[in-house]
Amino acid sequence: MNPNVIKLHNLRFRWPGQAEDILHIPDMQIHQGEHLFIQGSSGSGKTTLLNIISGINCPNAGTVQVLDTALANLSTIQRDQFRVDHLGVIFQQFNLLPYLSLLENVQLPCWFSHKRKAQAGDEAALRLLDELQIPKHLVNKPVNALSVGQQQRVAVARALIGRPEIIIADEPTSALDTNNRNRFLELLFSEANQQGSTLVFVSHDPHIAQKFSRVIELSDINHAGETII
Ligand SMILES: Nc1ncnc2c1ncn2[C@@H]1O[C@H](COP(=O)(O)OP(=O)(O)OP(=O)(O)O)[C@@H](O)[C@H]1O
Repeated sequence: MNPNVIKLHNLRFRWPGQAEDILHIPDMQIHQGEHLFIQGSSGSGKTTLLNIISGINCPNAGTVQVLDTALANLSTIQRDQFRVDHLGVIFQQFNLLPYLSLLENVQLPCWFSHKRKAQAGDEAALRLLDELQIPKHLVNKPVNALSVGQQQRVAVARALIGRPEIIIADEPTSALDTNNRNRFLELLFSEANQQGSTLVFVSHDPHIAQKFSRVIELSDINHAGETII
């Protein structure tokens, strides 16, 4: 297997109507099993980069290869299926569905991915919620009855279910105090390690960078806006 699960080459991205690229990344590789922390100031393009790796946004130029698949070769529907099959995503605002229960929110990827469903088995959602210390009496309740910390743990369980090869996390700790933030990270690391998943985590909080095996400052690899003399 290729040790690089994510490879970007000559990537350029510009929002429609903008005069300048927001991202120009000549080369970037992320290894299998790595816990990568990407830091950068607010508005520097971290979420945009994650959305490109996830196939939500397409670059204007360059290649994005995820698990040996060139995303440009996939149609929009194929990219959506590829994402749910191989990537667990924890969004900045969690994106939990309020009309579904905790359990259903965690099971959601399995409804759309046979691969995740087969790898999860029947008890995975309950096991993950239990490991994340969500009380059993809550699992059939709607998610809007949860605290922010509990919602984050449900979002982690949803990202981990069915052992996706890659976990993408966009500022998932921004609303947590230090203790809860540390607990959340330990849990994310131990689950990712158990599953052998690669973790790509973005944040502008430098305090958590030291907990990761590799740290990238986005401005060090992003040449957008640089003038060539
Ligand atoms: N849908 C969009 N349309 C146009 N411009 C956008 C869109 N989304 C983001 N941008 C712009 O792209 C730039 C990068 O935004 P992005 O959300 O990727 O930054 P970020 O580093 O994740 O910021 P933060 O840390 O505040 O979440 C910003 O200037 C933002 O205004």
